[in-house]
Formats: sequence, structure tokens, C-alpha cells
Amino acid sequence: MLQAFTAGQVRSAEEPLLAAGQGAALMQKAAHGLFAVAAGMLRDSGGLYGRTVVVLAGGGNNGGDALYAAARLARRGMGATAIALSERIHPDALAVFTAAGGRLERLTADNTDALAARCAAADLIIDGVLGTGASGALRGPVANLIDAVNAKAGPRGDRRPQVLACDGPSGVDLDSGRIEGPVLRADATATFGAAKAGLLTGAGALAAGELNVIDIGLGLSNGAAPAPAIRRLELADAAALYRRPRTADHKYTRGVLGIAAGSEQYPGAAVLATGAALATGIGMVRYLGPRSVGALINSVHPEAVCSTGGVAEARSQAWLVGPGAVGDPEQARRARDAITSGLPVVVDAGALAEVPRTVGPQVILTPHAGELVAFLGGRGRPVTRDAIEASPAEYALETARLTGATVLLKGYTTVTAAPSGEVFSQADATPWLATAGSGDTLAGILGALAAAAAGDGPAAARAGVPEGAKWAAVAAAAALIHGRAGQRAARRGPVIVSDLPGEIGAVVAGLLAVPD
Ligand SMILES: NC(=O)C1=CN([C@@H]2O[C@H](COP(=O)(O)OP(=O)(O)OC[C@H]3O[C@@H](n4cnc5c(N)ncnc54)[C@H](OP(=O)(O)O)[C@@H]3O)[C@@H](O)[C@H]2O)[C@@H](O)CC1
Ligand SMILES: Nc1ncnc2c1ncn2[C@@H]1O[C@H](COP(=O)(O)OP(=O)(O)O)[C@@H](O)[C@H]1O
Ligand SMILES: [K+]
Repeated sequence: MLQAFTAGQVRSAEEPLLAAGQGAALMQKAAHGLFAVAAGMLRDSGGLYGRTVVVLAGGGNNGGDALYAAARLARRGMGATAIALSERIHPDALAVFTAAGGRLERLTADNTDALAARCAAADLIIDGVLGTGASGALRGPVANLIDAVNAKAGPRGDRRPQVLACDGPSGVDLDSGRIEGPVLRADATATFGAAKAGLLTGAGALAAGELNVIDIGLGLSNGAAPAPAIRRLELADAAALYRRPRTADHKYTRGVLGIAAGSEQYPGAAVLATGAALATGIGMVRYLGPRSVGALINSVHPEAVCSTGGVAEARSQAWLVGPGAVGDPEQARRARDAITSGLPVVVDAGALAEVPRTVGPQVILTPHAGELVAFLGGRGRPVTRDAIEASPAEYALETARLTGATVLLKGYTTVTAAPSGEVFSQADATPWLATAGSGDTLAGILGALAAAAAGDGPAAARAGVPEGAKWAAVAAAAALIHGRAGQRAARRGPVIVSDLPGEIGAVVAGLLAVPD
């Protein structure tokens, strides 16, 4: 499991080591890790010798790390320039950098454009402006320089220089991921000691590029460490959460998922959710809804048990309500009954409107940002879509605390939050998954995992998460399976949601291949 901490937590973990005189050694470890990531990026694009690196060096230790790393690059035959952004630059690092042949330029009132052009012409820019010592957005002449570099170098993907962020892209709030001012979007980030929470969600995750965590021995993964601000499940964690069929199982012990989805108007959502739930692995799907929708489901999935009855008669371990259930009062009633049943229930799309003021953590809301705007607006908390997308962890957690529900907020990163405060952020997906019906399959996967987890007491302990975070972890596992299934499908071309069940099955096979 990837664990991410706030800048403050990382600084507290550094404190005893700094007090013991380890500061310089820590910086060398950080610089070595930064150098190794830079060298990897350059080797993949033509090698180091004869190429050029520009370091944006702030006045703090972040600039020091970047200068030491650039000195190593200079010693391997690279042309290295440092742009000093502050009167005082880490003196020891600067001495080593110039001794290695590095050139120093200073940002002044009238050379912003010339220096931006120098950056745009480089093969690599190392962003060593600010790290965990940052307060607020980039300001003053530094902000102007970053704007000018962005204007000259172009957006990521089109531009010549690759950008490597030292500890984090400067200008990203390392706690929330919010970006208030200019920022140089990185192709990769080398972050020290532990991932920073703001690099895992929202705008910060987009700006960070590929994340490399460099271990500098801060001890943030040992038993005495504080709880992480954000977690990210890896394959082995999803495997630990997944309930494997047991020798003496029958279909009811494996889990029955009741689905009240689809309507005369939108029957497809029910077919997609059912297919995804079956592919995830489940004892039975019981479908409740209009006869015509049941017939359509059975024409594709004959194993689904379809009826037009109510929630009370359809014994299930978990419920999925909402996808495609629009303008259908009977589906709305089933949604309300499922939400108040006390069983785990995935509440998607139209059913979000049926959620009472407070519920329990076994109720899992799965809005996208637009749906969350409406949901919070209806509870007297006006918010914009942009605000949610810039800082999704904050809004997912606020919604979880407000309602008592577990929240899965969809998007580029999918964030899940437990009302007890635990947050997960998954980045397994691909923008190819941004297509109609994709969310219905995610809901089906999550419904199946929830039905299996309902009777699986030790699931949270197996995955190493607190019991209160069980449903948030299960929701994160669903996002992982959905995202990876999308990645697999995208290898063959644009994703067609109807094709996802085959890929979901393959991802689950990959989970089962992880030893128990
Ligand atoms: N400690 C350790 O053990 C290790 C730390 N390590 C490294 O140190 C980094 C933290 O270094 P740090 O504490 O020196 O702070 P850092 O982020 O470089 O900048 C602080 C200065 O920037 C300025 N400034 C602030 N906000 C600003 C803004 N919005 N816009 C413009 N300027 C702004 C402000 O200066 P002022 O404006 O006050 O003159 C402030 O003094 C950490 O991320 C990691 O890379 C590694 O080597 C491993 C070991
Ligand atoms: N840019 C993106 N990158 C990765 N995944 C994305 C992106 N945009 C959307 N997704 C994912 O695609 C799915 C879309 O869900 P949703 O909007 O509910 O679709 P629908 O309601 O049409 O079924 C979600 O799982 C979401 O996380
Ligand atoms: K930085």
C-alpha cells in the first residue's frame, strides 16, 4: 500500500534526524534519488552526455537537493545551468554544483524572458523552487518566471524539455493537491521520505506526473508512524481484500448482490452493472426492476435472477441502486428501502437523491464531481465542480463526515473516504474510461465486492486498514479493478464498455495469482 503524508507529518518525521545532525546525510540521499530518476528519464530519451539541464533553485533545502543532483549530472557530461531564485542559495550545494562545471544565473527584474528561453531549450528542467517549506502559491518574480517557461516551452507532451519535480511540483499544495497560482507540470516527481498527500489527488496528481518515492530512512512506514493522510491500494492490497471462494462455499455464502438499476428509459445501465458484477465474481445477482429490463438482462446474462418484486423479499448480502434508474418511482422506492436496510449498499446516479440526512458507512455513495455538486448543494453546501476537481479528497471526506456514508468520488483519480477519516486515492484508470456506461460497470464491480465483503469479517485486517475504513478500502479496490480493466481494454483501441466484463475477469485472475 502506498501511504502518503502531509508536508507537516513529513517535517515532524525529519525533526529527530535533523536534531541528531543527520540533515546533510538526508539531503545526499534525496539528491541521489533525484539524480537516479533524472538519469532514467534522460537515458530513455537519448542519454546524458552532451545534453542540457536547467535547475530552478529556490532558497531552501529543496533548491539544495536539486543542485546536488544537477552536479552529478554535470559530472556525467551534461551542460548544467542553475537559475538562482533567491538571494541566498544553499551554499554547500552551490559550491559542489559550480565545482562540477555548473553555471549560475540569477533571476533579476529584466531577464525573465531570456531565462525562460534557456529553460525551454534545455533537455531537462529540475524544479527545485519549493518543497515542504512552501507557504501558499508561487509569488513574485518566481511566479512570473514559471508563467514565462510555460508560455515558451508549451504544455507537457508537446514541449522539448522534460520536467522533473524535486519533492513535488512547486506551487502545488502538498497536503490538498490544490494549485492556486502558476505551476510547471512535471513529467515525473521524485518525492522524499514518503509520498505527499497532495501528489495523490486532484490537480496535484495531474501536475506530478509519474511518482517516484525515494526512501531516505524517515521511518514513516514503521509501526510507530502516524496514520497516513491518504492511502493508495496496490495490486496485493486489492488481492488481500478480495474474498476468494472457499471449499465449502455455496452461492449464498459467496454473496448475493441485489441490483435495482435501469428503467424503461435506460435499460442498458442495468445490463452493464449486472455484467460487471458477474465478472467480478459473486454467488448470485438478483435483479429487481421492470419486466422488460429483466428480459433484456437475461438475454445477455441468463444467470441473473430477475423479478419485479421489492427489496424486502429479495434476500441479498448487499445492494446496488441507481444506475439508469430515472423517472421510475418503483426503482426510487427500492433505492430508499435498500439504503435503510442496514446492508451494504452502493448508491449511484439517480439514487443519490434518495439518501436521507444521515446513514452509516456501509452506505457507499458513488458520485462524479457533477453529481456531488448537486448532492452537496441540496444539503446547503454550495460548491463548484472546479473546486471539487481541484481538491477531491477534501470534498469526498467532507461528504463522508456530513452524511456518515462512505464516499467514492469518480474522476481522473478516484478518491474514496470513510466517515472516520481514512482516504484512499486510486490512479489506475485511463481517460478512455470516460465514456457513457463506464460508471455503471464500476458500480457493478463495487456491488459484487460489497456483497462478498459483507460476510468477510477479517477483510480489513487482511488488507492492513482500520476496521472503520473497510468500505472505503473495498470501494478503492473496485476502482483499482475498474481502472485496470479499462487499461487492458484500451490496449486494443477505444474502450467499449460492453467489452469490460472480459477484462474485469482478467484483472480478478491477476488478483487471484497473488499468493494468499
Ligand atoms: N529537512 C530535511 O531533513 C530534508 C529536506 N529535504 C528537502 O528540503 C525541502 C524543504 O526545505 P525547506 O524547509 O528549506 O523549504 P523549501 O521548500 O525549500 O523552501 C522554503 C523557502 O521558500 C520560500 N517560499 C515559501 N513559500 C514560497 C512561495 N509561495 N513563493 C515563493 N517563495 C516561497 C521561503 O523563503 P522566503 O520567501 O521566506 O525568503 C522559504 O524559506 C524538502 O521539500 C526537501 O526537498 C531533503 O533534502 C531531505 C532532508
Ligand atoms: N480522465 C479520466 N481518467 C481516468 N478515468 C476517468 C477519467 N474520467 C472519468 N474516468 C472514470 O470513468 C468513469 C465514468 O463514470 P461516470 O461518469 O459515472 O459514467 P456513466 O455515468 O456514464 O456510467 C469513472 O469510473 C471515472 O473515474
Ligand atoms: K519542487
